[in-house]
Amino acid sequence: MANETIQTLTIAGTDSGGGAGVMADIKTMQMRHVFSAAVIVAVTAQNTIGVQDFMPIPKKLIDEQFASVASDLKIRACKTGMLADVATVEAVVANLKKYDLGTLTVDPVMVAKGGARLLSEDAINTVRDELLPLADILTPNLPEAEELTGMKIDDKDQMMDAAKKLQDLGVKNVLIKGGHQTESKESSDFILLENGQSFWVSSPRIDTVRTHGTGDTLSSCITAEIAKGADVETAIRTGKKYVQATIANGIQVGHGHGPLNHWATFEGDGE
Ligand SMILES: Nc1ncnc2c1ncn2[C@@H]1O[C@H](COP(=O)(O)OP(=O)(O)OP(=O)(O)O)[C@@H](O)[C@H]1O
Ligand SMILES: Cc1ncc(COP(=O)(O)O)c(N)n1
Repeated sequence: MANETIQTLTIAGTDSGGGAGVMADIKTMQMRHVFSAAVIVAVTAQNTIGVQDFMPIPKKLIDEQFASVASDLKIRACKTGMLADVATVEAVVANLKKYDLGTLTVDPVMVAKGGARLLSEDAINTVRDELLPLADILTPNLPEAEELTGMKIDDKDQMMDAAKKLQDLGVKNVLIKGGHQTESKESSDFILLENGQSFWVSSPRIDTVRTHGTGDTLSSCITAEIAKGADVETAIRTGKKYVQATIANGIQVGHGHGPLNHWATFEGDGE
């Protein structure tokens, strides 16, 4: 039999506008040449201007999606994105414990770029206490890292302190994204690995509002690279280069925070 195709899974919400959530995840996985399945946990009515409405999927149907995927596919790595509310986080946690879905990257999505809440406030504790201890890699942006640690994060030293605090909550590898530091000329993310090593990945900040789905794209690319056998550091470095390429080679879609160019390639991308 030919070698089995590398399979990944995204566990997240949909974006009817096509730019973020499961849509960004699957486009990224496809570009990185892995197969992606999807467990949908919420449906949003959304476009580049904002989130008009959303509805979480009932627990029974979440459980059934996990069962369908786990009973047939061999998932090497998975990621979580938008998780909506306490009941949804709890359902996802129970399924992650029940099935072997490989290396887990948690993107703790809380608020969309347009300001809409995608995780209820009371679910932040559930994410911190129940989901984080399962995560191999956690990829919060600055406001998410602040919520999870209770710290104010205004500079690079505080980003490093927050990463340590997140590791103390049970996460193995932490990547704090600096995309929200809009006053800086560089977009710099801090990484603290399981073995205690740490490093920064930086790229020139691109002056654009077309950054809808950057976090989803980064975490999906990391998930794809891990599934292909990359170590965490290499997967993160590849993810950063891919996101940069998707922002730099912009496409013109919608009237607000436009989506990324998932077709973008970058030097040495190995595909
Ligand atoms: N304007 C920009 N120019 C270059 N890189 C950027 C820019 N904005 C974000 N990034 C990079 O994109 C990645 C995602 O960071 P960001 O902080 O935007 O995540 P996020 O807020 O979770 O994204 P989203 O919620 O849109 O999915 C990081 O690697 C960050 O450095
Ligand atoms: C379903 C879903 N998942 C994630 C995001 C975050 O992306 P952004 O912060 O760019 O709006 C989103 N808007 N919608």
